[in-house]
Amino acid sequence: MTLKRFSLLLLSSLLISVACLVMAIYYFFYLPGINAEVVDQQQQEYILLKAAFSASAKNLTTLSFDYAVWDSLVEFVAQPSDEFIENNLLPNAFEVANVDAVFIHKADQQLVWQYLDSSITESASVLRGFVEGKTKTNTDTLLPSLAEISAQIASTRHGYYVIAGQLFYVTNTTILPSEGKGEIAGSITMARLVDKEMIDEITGYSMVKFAIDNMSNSTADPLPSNDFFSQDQLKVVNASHSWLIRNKFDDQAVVITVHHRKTSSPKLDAVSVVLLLLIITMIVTFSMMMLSRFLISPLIHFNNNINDSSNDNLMTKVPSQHFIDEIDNVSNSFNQLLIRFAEQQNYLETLTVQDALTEITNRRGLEAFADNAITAWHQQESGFSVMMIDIDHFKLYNDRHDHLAGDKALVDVACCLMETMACYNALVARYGGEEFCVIVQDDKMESITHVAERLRNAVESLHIKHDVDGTLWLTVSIGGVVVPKLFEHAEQYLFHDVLKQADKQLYIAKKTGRNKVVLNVFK
Ligand SMILES: Nc1nc2c(ncn2[C@@H]2O[C@H](COP(=O)(O)OP(=O)(O)OP(=O)(O)O)[C@@H](O)[C@H]2O)c(=O)[nH]1
Repeated sequence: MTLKRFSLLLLSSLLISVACLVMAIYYFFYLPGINAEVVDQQQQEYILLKAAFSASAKNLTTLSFDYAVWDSLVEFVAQPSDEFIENNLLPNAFEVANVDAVFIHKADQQLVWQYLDSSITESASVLRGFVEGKTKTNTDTLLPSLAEISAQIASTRHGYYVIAGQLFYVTNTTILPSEGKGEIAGSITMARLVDKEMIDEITGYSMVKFAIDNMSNSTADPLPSNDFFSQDQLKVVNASHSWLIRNKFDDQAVVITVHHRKTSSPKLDAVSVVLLLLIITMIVTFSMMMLSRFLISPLIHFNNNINDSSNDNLMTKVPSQHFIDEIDNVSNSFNQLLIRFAEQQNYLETLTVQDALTEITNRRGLEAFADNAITAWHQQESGFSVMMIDIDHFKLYNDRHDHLAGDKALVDVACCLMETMACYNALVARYGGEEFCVIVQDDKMESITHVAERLRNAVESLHIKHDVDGTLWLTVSIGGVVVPKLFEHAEQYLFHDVLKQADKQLYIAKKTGRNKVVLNVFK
C-alpha cells in the first residue's frame, strides 16, 4: 500500500472513529445528563404547582376554621338572628375572600344560613344537595355525621369535588366554642369554584402553566388514576404531564395538566449534525495535514529519493531539519548511509579501472582516458602521444628469481613510471603482463623523445639486478607514436590504430637491441 493510500485510509478511519466517538459521547453521556436535568426541572414545576394548589386551599380552610371556633357563631347557630347576619356574615367579605358558597348547618344537619355567589347560582342547589348528601351520586355527606356529633368528635374535612360539572374545593369544619368547652353546635362549609380567577391565583403562586379539564361528562375510555396530590416522582420527559383526579365516589372528575416549560430533551437536528461533521472533518483534516507535513511527506521524500537513486544512480541527500526528532534521526542516518554508499561506490568504480597488482590504471581506465584524447584530437583541439613500454627479458627474470620477485619488479617499474610522469599531463597504465602504456597530452616529437628517454633511464636507474644481454639491470624498451593535432581525416582513426603503430615501434625497439626508445609520427 502506498503512503498516499495509507494516509487516505488513515484520514477516513480517523473521521469515522471521531464521528463515532462524538456520537457515543452525545448519546451515552451528554444526552442522559440533559435528560435528567429536564426531568428534574419538570419535577420542580410539578412540586411548585402542587404547593400552589395547597396554598390556595389553605386560605379557605383557615377562614372556615376561624369562623368555626368563633363563639358568636356558636350562639348564632343556637339562635339565628338577622342582626348577626347583617353585621357579620357579609357577602362582600366572602367575595373578597373568593368564597363562592357558605353553608352553616346545625348539629342535626339542618341548614341555618347559606351564602351563594352569583357565579354559581346555576349549580347552587346541586352544590347544597351534594354537601348535604342528597344528590344522586352522593349518598354520603360532607357534613359531620350524627354519630360524630353525638360522640363530640371535632373535625375538618376538605377536598376537590366535581359538582354539577364544575370543580370545587370544599371545606367543612365543626363549629364549637373557642375554649373547646361546650358541645358541637353544627358545622360550617365553604366552597370555592376552581375558576379562571383561582387558576390565575395558582399560576401566580407557582409560575407554572397548567390546565384543569372537566372529565365528569367525558365518554372517553376511563383513564388510569394517578393522584395529583400524592404522587411525587416524574420519570420521563414529556411536553406535558396529566393527572386524573377522581371524586370520592371514584368517578373520573378532572384532569390537571402541567404544560412544561422545557418540553423535550435537545435532539440533534440536520443542521447541527452537518455542523458537527464539518467541525470533525476540519479537525481531522488539520491533524492529517500536520501528519502529512511532518511525517508522511518526509517518508514520501525518502521513498522518492531511494526510487530516483535506484533508477538513474543519482544519490541526493534528504533535508535533515524536521519537526519530529525521530524523522530528523532517520534523515541523518539516511544521509550518512548515502555518504558511505557513495564512498563504497567510488571504491568499486576505482577497482574497475585499477590494476590489482601495481595499483595504477588498468587497460579499462586507459581506454576511457584515450577516448577523451581521441575526441579532442578528432575535434582538432589537441594532439597526443602514445608510448608502449615493455620490460626486457622478463620471462628470464621470472625464471631466474621467482614469480613473486617478478611481481615486485612489476610494482617497482610501475611506481617509477608514475613518478617520472607525475609532472606531465599524462596517464600511465598497465596494459597487460609486463607491458605498460603511457598517453601524454603533447604532440611534439622532441619533448616526447625526451620524456621517453627519461622513462627508460629511470627504470634502468632502479638497479633491479638482471644480468642479461650485457646489462646488469632490468631495462625497458619503448615504442611510441606522436599524433599531431592537425591530421587529415583524423576522425577515421581510432585509438586502436594509434596503439597498433606504437606497438610496431616497440617491436622495432625489441628487435634492434632492447633498452631503447623508437618513436615515429602517426601516419
Ligand atoms: N611475475 C609476473 N610475471 C608476469 C606477469 N605478467 C606476465 N609475466 C611474465 O612476463 C613474461 C613475458 O615474457 P615474454 O612475452 O616471452 O617476453 P620477454 O621474456 O620479456 O622477452 P622480450 O619481451 O622479448 O624481451 C612471461 O614469462 C610472463 O609469465 C605478472 O603479473 N607477474
